[in-house]
Amino acid sequence: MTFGILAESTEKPLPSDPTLREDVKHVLENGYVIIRDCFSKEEAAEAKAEMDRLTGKDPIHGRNAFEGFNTIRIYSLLNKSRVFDKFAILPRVLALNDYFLEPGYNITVYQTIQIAPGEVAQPLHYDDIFIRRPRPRAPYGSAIMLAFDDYTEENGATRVIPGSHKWADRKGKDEETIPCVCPAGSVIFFLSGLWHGAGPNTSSRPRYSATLQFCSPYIRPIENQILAVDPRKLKDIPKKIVDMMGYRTYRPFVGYADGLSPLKASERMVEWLQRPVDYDPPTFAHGVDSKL
Ligand SMILES: O=C(O)CCC(=O)C(=O)O
Ligand SMILES: [Fe+2]
Repeated sequence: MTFGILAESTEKPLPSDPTLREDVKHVLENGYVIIRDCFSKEEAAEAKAEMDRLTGKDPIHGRNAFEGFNTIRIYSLLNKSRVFDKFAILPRVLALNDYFLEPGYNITVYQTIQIAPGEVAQPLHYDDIFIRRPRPRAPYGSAIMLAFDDYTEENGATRVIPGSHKWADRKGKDEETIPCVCPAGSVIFFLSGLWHGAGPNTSSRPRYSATLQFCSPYIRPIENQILAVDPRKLKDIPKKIVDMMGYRTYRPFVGYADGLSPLKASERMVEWLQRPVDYDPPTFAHGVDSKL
């Protein structure tokens, strides 16, 4: 293989599982892969109904071209509903992450995206554009788009520029994109260096979807999941997701707080907030035999 850009992955042999192997090969070559039948039509319908419930009667639309003036985004999804948990631990997606990302990767964004008829194309971008390191480079993250509706060219299916994850400084142009047309229940997986954007919605119905993005464990997440989600809800969230919210340390000890694991520190924070401020806290919160 000759994808020097994936410095960490190039040395890796292709996975032996035939399905994963094909997914990986497609991503290495194109920067993305469309995976059909990741979840059922019933689960997609349930997600749409939950989006409607959360949106309510007075939705707030995007504030800029990136968010989309005709688009409704529900941020901090993990704090607002348990319906979307199942989409955060899809085995084929996690298998791709395990191949492409550093072990201990975290969730950096999880939000729904509902694009209304009349919305224009989102400005093209790549998701780790804020990392000012030369391209091409190993991916600092990955993203999935969850198609809760059939994705069509007319309703604003996510558009990608195949192979653009290998580019250096070139900027993606709209005419270079192709739409990721796929049925509801599909996932589009792509590397954080791939040029992409939501398409314009020229249809008469909204496009229901969500995006879930992951980042290497040493990157500051775009949405701070630890502040975004009420820590008293952690017991209701699958452990794998809690871990990916940043509640475990990255080897050897990145992310600790006062010598405590982030999870222990968050339990302490909940207790703190129920008591008067302690201006003389214990010097050694972690004690002698605690582990990180
Ligand atoms: O909605 C889409 O199809 C793409 C959204 C996206 O790329 C983003 O918000 O970063
Ligand atoms: Fe994006």
